[in-house]
Amino acid sequence: MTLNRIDFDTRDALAKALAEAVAENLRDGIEARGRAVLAVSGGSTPAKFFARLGKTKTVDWSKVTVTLVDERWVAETEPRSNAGLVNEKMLQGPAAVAHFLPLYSGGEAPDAAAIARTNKALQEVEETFDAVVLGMGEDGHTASFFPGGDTLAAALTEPGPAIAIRAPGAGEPRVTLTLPRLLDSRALYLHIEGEAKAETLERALAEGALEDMPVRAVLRQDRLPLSLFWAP
Ligand SMILES: O=C1O[C@H](COP(=O)(O)O)[C@@H](O)[C@H](O)[C@H]1O
Repeated sequence: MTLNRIDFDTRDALAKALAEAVAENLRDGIEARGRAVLAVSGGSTPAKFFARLGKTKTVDWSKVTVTLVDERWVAETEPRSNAGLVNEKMLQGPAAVAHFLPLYSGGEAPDAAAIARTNKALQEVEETFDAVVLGMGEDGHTASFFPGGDTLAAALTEPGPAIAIRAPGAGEPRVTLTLPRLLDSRALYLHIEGEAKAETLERALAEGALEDMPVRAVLRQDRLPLSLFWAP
C-alpha cells in the first residue's frame, strides 16, 4: 500500500489542508462527471475540517452528495449522531445546498429491514466516490470496523454497500459502509490527531492480526493510495 503521511504543526493547519485537498477532489469530480460524492467519518475529530470544507466557495455544492462512512444507530437529533455533526459543522453556508444521504434509516435497531432501506437509499450513489475520509479510534477501529465486531469479517469483504455491526467498544449498534465499498474511491484519506492515535497507528502498522486492529485492513490494502493527515 502506498502511504503518504503529512504531519502538521496544528489541528487548524491540518483542517485547512485537508479541506483544500477534498475540495479539489470534489471540483475534479464535478468537472469530469457533473457531480461529486464524498463519504466522511463522524466522531469528534472531523469538526474543524468539516467547518473549513463547508465554507469553501470554490465548490459548486449543489452538485455534491455527502454521505457517511459509518453511523451510530441514533436519530440525527441525538448528540452522538454522525449525521448531526455533518449537518451542524459542514452543511452550513456555501455547503448548505449539498445533498446529504444519511445511513440511519429509522427504527430501534439496524435490523435486516433497516439495512435494506439504507442500501436502497445508497443506490443513489453507486458510482466511485470522489473522496473518502476515514478516522480512527484509539482501539484501532476505522469506520465502524471494531475489534470484536459481530459482522467484522463480512464488513471487510462483502460488497455491501452497508452492513450492521455491533461490538463491545462501539456503544450503540452501528451501520457501516463495507471496506470494498469504501475503497471504491478516487481518493482516500485517514485523518487522525493526537499522540495517542499516533501510537495506535504505529502499532497498527506493525505486524499483527487484522481483527485486533481493523484499521490494518485499510493500511494493508493495495487498491488505492492512502493519504494520512496527522496533527498533535
Ligand atoms: O465512532 C466513531 O469513531 C471514529 C473515531 O472517532 P473520534 O471521535 O476518535 O474522532 C470515527 O472515525 C467514526 O466515524 C465514528 O463513528
